[in-house]
Amino acid sequence: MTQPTTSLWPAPRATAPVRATVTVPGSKSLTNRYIALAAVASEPSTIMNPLISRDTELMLAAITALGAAVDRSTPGQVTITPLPATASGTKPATASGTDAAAVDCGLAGTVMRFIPPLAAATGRKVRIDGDTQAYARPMDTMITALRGLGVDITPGAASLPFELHSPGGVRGGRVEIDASASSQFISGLLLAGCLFADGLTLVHTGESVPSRPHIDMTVETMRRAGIEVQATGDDTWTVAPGRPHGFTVTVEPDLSNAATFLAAAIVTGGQVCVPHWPAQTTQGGDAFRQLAADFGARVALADGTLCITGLESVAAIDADLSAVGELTPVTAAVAACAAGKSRLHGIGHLRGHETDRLAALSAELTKLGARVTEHADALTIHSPVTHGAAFETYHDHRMVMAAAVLGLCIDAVEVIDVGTVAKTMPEFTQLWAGMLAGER
Ligand SMILES: O=C(O)C1=C[C@@H](OP(=O)(O)O)[C@@H](O)[C@H](O)C1
Ligand SMILES: C=C(OP(=O)(O)O)C(=O)O
Repeated sequence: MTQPTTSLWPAPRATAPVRATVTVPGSKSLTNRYIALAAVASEPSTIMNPLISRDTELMLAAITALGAAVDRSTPGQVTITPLPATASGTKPATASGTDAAAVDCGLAGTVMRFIPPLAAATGRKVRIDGDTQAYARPMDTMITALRGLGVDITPGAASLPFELHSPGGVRGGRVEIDASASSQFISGLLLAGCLFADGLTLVHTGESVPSRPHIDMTVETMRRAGIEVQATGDDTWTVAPGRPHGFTVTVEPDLSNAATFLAAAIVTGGQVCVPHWPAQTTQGGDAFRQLAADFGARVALADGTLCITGLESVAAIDADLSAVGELTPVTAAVAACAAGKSRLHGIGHLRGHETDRLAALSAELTKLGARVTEHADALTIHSPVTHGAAFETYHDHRMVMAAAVLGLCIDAVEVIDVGTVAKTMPEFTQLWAGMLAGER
């Protein structure tokens, strides 16, 4: 499978406090949920301000392979004609339904966890593949759940790639899973649940689930689309069968990606503002406001614009990031620009993200002169980075973003494979340059 292009990027050093306003593109998590929901709807839907990036392109291609149609003729929006309907869900997109459709998940967790249950519901034979690095991401929970729902999955795999087939769709009913490795197992099954003939009752039986806000996001977007979904306690969800109406929705800015730019204000003692910050949101990235305050920055949200103002020094922090693991690389980068000892914990599940992020951060921060201890589910950053080096990014967009923040604090950070940032932000280096040029 194709990987992003290799390239080397000298991360710019801040010569003065950064002062800028940055308009951040749409949220990956919301865009890919809306695409999945548009595919299961009974009528066309329009998504305004969608994120256009590798992960969302892969999601659009995936639903197209399953029989939906995507119209991108109007800039800044996509209109999706859903999967074809049958009484019990969807029908095969080909007349015979015998040819396998092909889905490429790339390295996108949302595609690899949201598409398989949806694909099973179409009744088609579907081959699900991805980047070689995606083969290491946890999939066993989803594969076991689908097998329990009667879906045939070959070979006897516990990870990508595999082929699935459930002629006649999926009956549904009660499923028990252990989603402690990723909230996306819950989100993926819930999003497809309305296509199952009997709907779905999903019970999480394992330890705590990471990234809770992403489950809230799934439930809220489903309800807004008109799907009946009930949450009972912390671990049980019920989805009623039946396809929702079409919808029109505008995607919020990606707050986790916004955190990278806000971090620039913290580490340079400048000010960065992000407009269109939602007053209420299920995006975990909203938690960066609190993290910024913990780092000692001033935080002001007024008239829908969030401004972070960094002060002279950056405070060390102790933060539980279990709910917002995707903020870890950038938070670690800010912490590694601070003088004191920081501890980031509750992040063991990040070993199953794009790369083992604990190992990756530990290795690269150490390379830049920081003293770091890697624990099973935590990182302790004892002392800050001191010098630049070639920074490996491991096909992880957020390692590129972390490197960019570090590059502001120390000379000569050179980012290997900067193009990998296109997973969620193809325009990252341009936006970064614009921010450093003080664009407002
Ligand atoms: O559902 C989603 O959109 C996501 C859920 C989270 O995954 P995990 O629960 O695997 O951490 C998050 O880290 C990821 O970036 C996006
Ligand atoms: C974990 C992440 O992505 P994915 O959706 O691929 O899991 C992330 O973006 O930080």
